[in-house]
Amino acid sequence: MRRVGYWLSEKKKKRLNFEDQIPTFRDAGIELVKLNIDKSLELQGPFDLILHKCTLFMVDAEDGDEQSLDAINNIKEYISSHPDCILVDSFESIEKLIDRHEQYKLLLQCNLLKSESVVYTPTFVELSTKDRETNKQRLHEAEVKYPFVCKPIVAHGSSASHKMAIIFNEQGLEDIQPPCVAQTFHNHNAVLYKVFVIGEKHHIVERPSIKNFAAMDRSTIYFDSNDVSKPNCANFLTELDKEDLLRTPITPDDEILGDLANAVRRELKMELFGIDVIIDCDTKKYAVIDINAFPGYEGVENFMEILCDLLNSLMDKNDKVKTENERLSRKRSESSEAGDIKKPKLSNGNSGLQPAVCFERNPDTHEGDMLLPWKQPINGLLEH
Ligand SMILES: Nc1ncnc2c1ncn2[C@@H]1O[C@H](COP(=O)(O)OP(=O)(O)OP(=O)(O)O)[C@@H](O)[C@H]1O
Ligand SMILES: O=P(O)(O)O[C@H]1[C@H](O)[C@@H](O)[C@H](OP(=O)(O)O)[C@@H](OP(=O)(O)O)[C@H]1O
Ligand SMILES: [Mg+2]
Repeated sequence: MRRVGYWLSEKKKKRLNFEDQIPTFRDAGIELVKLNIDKSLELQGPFDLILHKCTLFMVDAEDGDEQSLDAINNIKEYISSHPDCILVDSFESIEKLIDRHEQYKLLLQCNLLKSESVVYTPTFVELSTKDRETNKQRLHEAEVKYPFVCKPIVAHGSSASHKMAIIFNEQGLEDIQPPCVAQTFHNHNAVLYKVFVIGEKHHIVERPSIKNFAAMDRSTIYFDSNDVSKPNCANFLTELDKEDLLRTPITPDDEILGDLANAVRRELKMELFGIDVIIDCDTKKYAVIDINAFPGYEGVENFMEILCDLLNSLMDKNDKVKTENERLSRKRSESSEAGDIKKPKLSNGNSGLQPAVCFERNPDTHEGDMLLPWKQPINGLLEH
């Protein structure tokens, strides 16, 4: 039996019905161990893998809360003293998603979004002041157009992360609540696609979304994202105006969304995340508007079985790397006198790459070819 330590909030466990899944994990050869992250994990281990969603602690730790900081450090310390233990997902990657501005910048780094593809992220800018003229200038420079959505900079953790505003004109600039990200609003006929990623697999779920708007003389609309894009949301913001009902619905292309999932996964070095995509009514292009760490996976059939498969495949690959390392290390000590293999460098789970030994290449012997850094898999998985 493999031992997987987990930490999820009470809300998350309830939503996923996580603790009732212990038999599913057991059938997959995994013993689930609930972590007490208020204490050192040393005596609770050993663990082959740690699965977590600690976004609230991460946000509070960033704000200086000692208890949250200690909890996060307990996980980090275990990972750094047990580099063979896999962390799903790394704090480094999740941090990038917690900050919406970092998140959108990261999207611009993805090859797929950089290229002339049908996938893009709407223009955006970080706003850190209420000063009208400064904001006007920054919006102009970043080519953010009216209407735009103002989103709190912190994307996860508390209910405040989901309180947003649609600003329609210069008068609305008064309503900006810094620190936030302003992102150009794109009409998409009130349909959102959630691309739920589980390692190499992805699953697409359709959700309600905000209706079409134009830049106009109207006052700011405040909303909570939980009221617009959860299953069965229906209200004045999600109900299309009469004229928009006539537009032909667009079916998303699974290949495009699959390529997007792969591209974001490569860039983020994460296994469990969700990408929210809307399709612009006019251009028919795919706009990525949000990425969520370890989302709800609502609507994904057999999510727990797929999750078990992912965790097992990560641990299988890790085992293979460990065996190969041991073989190379034996070989190295046998031939240490010859000096033809250089010292291995060990990386741990917090680097984004899962534990793996990276050997520098010896051009004469070709020893270590299998583990050359530029052939390293993402979190133990090779590129698609
Ligand atoms: N650029 C945009 N253009 C059009 N609509 C948008 C845009 N950005 C956000 N929306 C609408 O606002 C909703 C909430 O936005 P967003 O996904 O960024 O918030 P969130 O709080 O991160 O949501 P989630 O609960 O999915 O994490 C979206 O589901 C969509 O309906
Ligand atoms: O599965 P979808 O519909 O995408 O919804 C997710 C949201 O997108 C996330 O923002 C939620 O995370 P936070 O509660 O940490 O903000 C996340 O909360 P959860 O961790 O409690 O599941 C989900 O509500
Ligand atoms: Mg989100």
